[in-house]
Amino acid sequence: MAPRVLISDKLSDAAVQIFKDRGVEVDFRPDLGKDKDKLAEVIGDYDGLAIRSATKVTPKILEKASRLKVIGRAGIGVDNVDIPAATARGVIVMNTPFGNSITTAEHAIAMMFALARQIPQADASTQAGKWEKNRFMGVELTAKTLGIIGCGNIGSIVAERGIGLKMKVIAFDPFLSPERALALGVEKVELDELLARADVITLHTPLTEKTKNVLSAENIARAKPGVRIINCARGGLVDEVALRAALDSGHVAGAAFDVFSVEPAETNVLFGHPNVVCTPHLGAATTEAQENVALQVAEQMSDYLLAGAISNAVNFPSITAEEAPRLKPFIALAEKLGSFAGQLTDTDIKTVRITYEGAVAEQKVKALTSAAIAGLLRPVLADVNVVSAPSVAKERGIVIEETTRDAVGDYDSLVTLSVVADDFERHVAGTVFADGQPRIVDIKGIKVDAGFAPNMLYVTNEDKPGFIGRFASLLGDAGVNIATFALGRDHPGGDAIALVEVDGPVPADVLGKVSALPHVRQVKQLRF
Ligand SMILES: NC(=O)C1=CN([C@@H]2O[C@H](COP(=O)(O)OP(=O)(O)OC[C@H]3O[C@@H](n4cnc5c(N)ncnc54)[C@H](O)[C@@H]3O)[C@@H](O)[C@H]2O)C=CC1
Ligand SMILES: O=C(O)C(=O)COP(=O)(O)O
Repeated sequence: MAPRVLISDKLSDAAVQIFKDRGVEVDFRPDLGKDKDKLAEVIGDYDGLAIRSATKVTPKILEKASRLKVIGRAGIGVDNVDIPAATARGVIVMNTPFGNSITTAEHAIAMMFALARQIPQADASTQAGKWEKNRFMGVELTAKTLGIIGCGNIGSIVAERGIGLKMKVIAFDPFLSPERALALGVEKVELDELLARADVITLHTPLTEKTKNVLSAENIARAKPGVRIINCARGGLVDEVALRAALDSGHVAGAAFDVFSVEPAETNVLFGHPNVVCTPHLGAATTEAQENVALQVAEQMSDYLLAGAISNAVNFPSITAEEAPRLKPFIALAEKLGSFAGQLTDTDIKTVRITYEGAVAEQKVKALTSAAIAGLLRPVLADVNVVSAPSVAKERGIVIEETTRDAVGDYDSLVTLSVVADDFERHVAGTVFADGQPRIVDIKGIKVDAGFAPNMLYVTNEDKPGFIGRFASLLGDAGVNIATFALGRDHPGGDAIALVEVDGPVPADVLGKVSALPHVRQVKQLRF
C-alpha cells in the first residue's frame, strides 16, 4: 500500500508533484494547520505530515497519529513540533536546514535598510499625498557596526552581506569557531561587547532556554544609544515590552520585527510605534525559498517512507538511500539481539553495552544501537520503536555505552550486546551472513550458531549425557515439532545451552516438564 502524506500548511505545489511522482499518496489541505480539531480528526489516516510554521504538532495531535512515521518541516524552525513527544512515539522529525536561509538573510538586510531609511513610513506618507522631505532623515550604513547574535547558516549569510555593504561585522555566538569567524571576516565578541559596540543588532539564533529574552530589559539598556534591532529569527528572543519602553525613551532608534512572541500577531506592544517596521513572518517567503523547501521536504519524506533513508532528522541520525539497504540486516540483527536479551531479563537494567567489531563498525552504529534498545525494551513496552528507544531508555535511567573497534575474532562483523543489572551481566553476540540473515553466534561466551525464528526455546543445562534425547522425545510426545536445533557448551561436562526452533508455541505444561528434566537449569520460550 502506498504511504499517505498530509500537507497541512501552505507549501509550494512543487511538493504535491514530487510526492505523486514518487508514488506517495498526498492530500493538500493547507487549511488544516490552523484547525487543530480537524487535524486531530484526520491525522490517524497518514504516514507523513508536511508542515511549515502554522501547524502546531502537539502531544494531543500525536496521540491521534497512530500511523504517523515522519513529520517534514518545509523550513528551518521546528519549535512548532513537540519533538520529545514525537520521538517518544517513534516519529521522525526532519527539516530543510538550508533551503530558505539566503531568503531569510535577505529579509534581515531588507529590514535593516527599511529601518535606516524609514522606507515604510516614507512610503505611507508619500502615498498619502504629503511630501515630508524633512521628516525622514536616515542613517548611512557604510562603516557602521553590525552585531549578529547567532552566526549559523543565516547569521553567516547576513555577515557576508553586511561586509559587502562595507559594514564592520561583529558576532556573538558561543559555537562560532575562531577559524570560521576569520573565514567569514567577522570579529567574534562576547554579548556585552556586541551590545556596547553595535549600531544595528540582528538576531539569528533558535529560541531555546538560553536564547529566550537574550535581549532582555537589562541587555537592551546596555546597548549603544540609538541602536536599531532586527528580529527575523524567533519571537521571544527579545523582551518586547522592554523594547517598546526603550523605543519610547529613544534609547533604541528603531526596531524591525518579522517574528513575534505570539503568532499570528494580531496585536503586539510594538505595533503603532513610529520607528517600528513589522512583517508577518515573511522571512522565508520568496518563490525561490518556498520551492526549495517544498521540493526538499517532499524528497526527504518520500525517501524515508519508501526507502528508509533519513536526512536532516532532528531526532535520528542520517541514513542515506545507499546505506539503508546495507544497514537493514544489521538493524534486524541488533533488534533481535536486544529482543533476545530483553526476553531473558526480568529485572531492572542498569547499563547496556554494545560493541561493534569489524565492517559493521563503519556503519551508522547509532541507528543500530537504537534498534538494539528497541528490541531490548519491547518485551516490557510494546510500542517502543527505533526512534523512541533511546529517549525511553534515558527516561528509565538506563546507561547506554557504545564501542566500535576493528575485527578481533572470526567474523567480518560482530555485534555484542551486554546487559548489566544489579545481580548479573548477560552477553549475546551475532553477525549477518552473506545471505543477509542475522545469526546468533555467542551466548554468555558459549559459541552457538542459530538463526532467529518466530518460536524458539532457549534451554540452559549441565552438559551431561542423555539430555538431548529426553528433551527431544518430550517435545515429540507433546506434538511439538523441532525445526532446527543448535547446541553449545563452554567445556565438556560444563555449562551447555540449546537454542531450538519449534513450529509453534509450546504450551506452559510442556515447558514445565522440560524444566523438570534432569540437569536443566532454565527453559524459556522466545519469540522473534
Ligand atoms: N523569519 C523566518 O521566516 C525564518 C526564521 N528562521 C529562524 O532563524 C533562526 C536561525 O536559523 P539558522 O541560521 O538556519 O540556524 P543555525 O542553527 O544554522 O544557526 C543558529 C546559530 O545560533 C547559535 N546559537 C545557539 N545558541 C546561542 C546562544 N545562546 N547565543 C548565541 N548564539 C547561539 C548557534 O551556535 C548557531 O550558530 C532559527 O530560529 C530559525 O527558525 C529561519 C528561516 C526563516
Ligand atoms: O523556516 C523557518 O524557521 C521559518 O520560520 C519559516 O517559517 P514559514 O515556513 O514561513 O512559516
